[in-house]
Amino acid sequence: MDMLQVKSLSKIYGGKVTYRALTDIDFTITKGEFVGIMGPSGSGKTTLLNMISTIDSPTSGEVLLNGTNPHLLKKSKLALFRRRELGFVFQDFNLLDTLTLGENIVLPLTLDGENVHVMEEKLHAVAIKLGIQDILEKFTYEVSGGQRQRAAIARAIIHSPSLLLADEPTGNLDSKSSRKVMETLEALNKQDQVTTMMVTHDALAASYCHRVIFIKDGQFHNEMYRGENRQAFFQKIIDALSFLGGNTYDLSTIRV
Ligand SMILES: Nc1ncnc2c1ncn2[C@@H]1O[C@H](COP(=O)(O)OP(=O)(O)OP(=O)(O)O)[C@@H](O)[C@H]1O
Repeated sequence: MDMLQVKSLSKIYGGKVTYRALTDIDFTITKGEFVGIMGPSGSGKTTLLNMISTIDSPTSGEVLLNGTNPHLLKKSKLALFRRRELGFVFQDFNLLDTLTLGENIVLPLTLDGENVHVMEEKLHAVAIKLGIQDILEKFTYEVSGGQRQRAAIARAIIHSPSLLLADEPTGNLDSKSSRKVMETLEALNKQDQVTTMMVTHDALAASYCHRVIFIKDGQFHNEMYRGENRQAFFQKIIDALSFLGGNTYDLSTIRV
C-alpha cells in the first residue's frame, strides 16, 4: 500500500528573484519502507521535506499521505493531521531543556489530551524499545547526544505516526552514536513497520535504508535499492555521491 505519494511536486521560491528549487518530483513510499533522500548541498532535500511535512506549500503538484492531501486541509485540521500522522526527528534533537526526557517524550500525547495512565504505559513501552528506560528522569544536559536523539525518536513515534520524517538525524553525532541511532531506526522499521523517510548527507546512515533516492538540481536523479548487503550498499552510495558531485561537505561526513 502506498503510504506517501509525491506527484509532480514543484517549488518556486518567490521574492525579488524567483528560484526553482524543485521540478516535477515523483515518487511513492509504501507502508513499512525506509527511504533515504540524498543529494548535493542545495539540491532541494530540505525543500522536499518541508513540502511533505507541510511546513511549506508546493507551487504545484501533490503530496498524499494515506490518500489525504494535507495542503488542502484547513489550518485547524492541518495542525491535527501533522500531530497525529507525522513524527519528526531533527539534527539538533529539538528537546526542551526544562523538561526531563520522559516529559519530552510524552509531549505529543499531552498536547492531544491523552489519559495519564495511557501516557505512562506508552512511555514505558517506547522507552524500552529505545533502550532509554533508565534515564527518563534525566534532563537533556545530563545525557549524551546519542541518548538525546533516541529520546527524540521516542517522542516522534510515541503516537504511532503514519510517517516518520528524519532530517539529518546523525548530523550532530559521533560515528558510534550514529550507528546506534541508525540501528535503532532500522529496528523500529523492521519490528513495528514504522514507515520512515530520512534526509541525510551521511552515507553510513543512508546505507541502513531499503532505498535511497538521489536528487540533483531539484530533480529526481536516480534511486538505488539496498538488497541484503549493507556494506556493499554503503560503497554504492559513496560512488553515487562522488558521481553526483557537489561541494566537499557532502563527502566530508562519510564514515565507515
Ligand atoms: N526560502 C527560500 N527562498 C529562496 N530560495 C530558497 C529558499 N529556501 C531554499 N532556497 C534555495 O533552494 C535551493 C534548495 O535548497 P534546500 O535547502 O532545499 O537544499 P538542500 O538540498 O536541503 O541543501 P543542504 O544539503 O545544503 O541543506 C537552494 O538553492 C536554496 O538556496
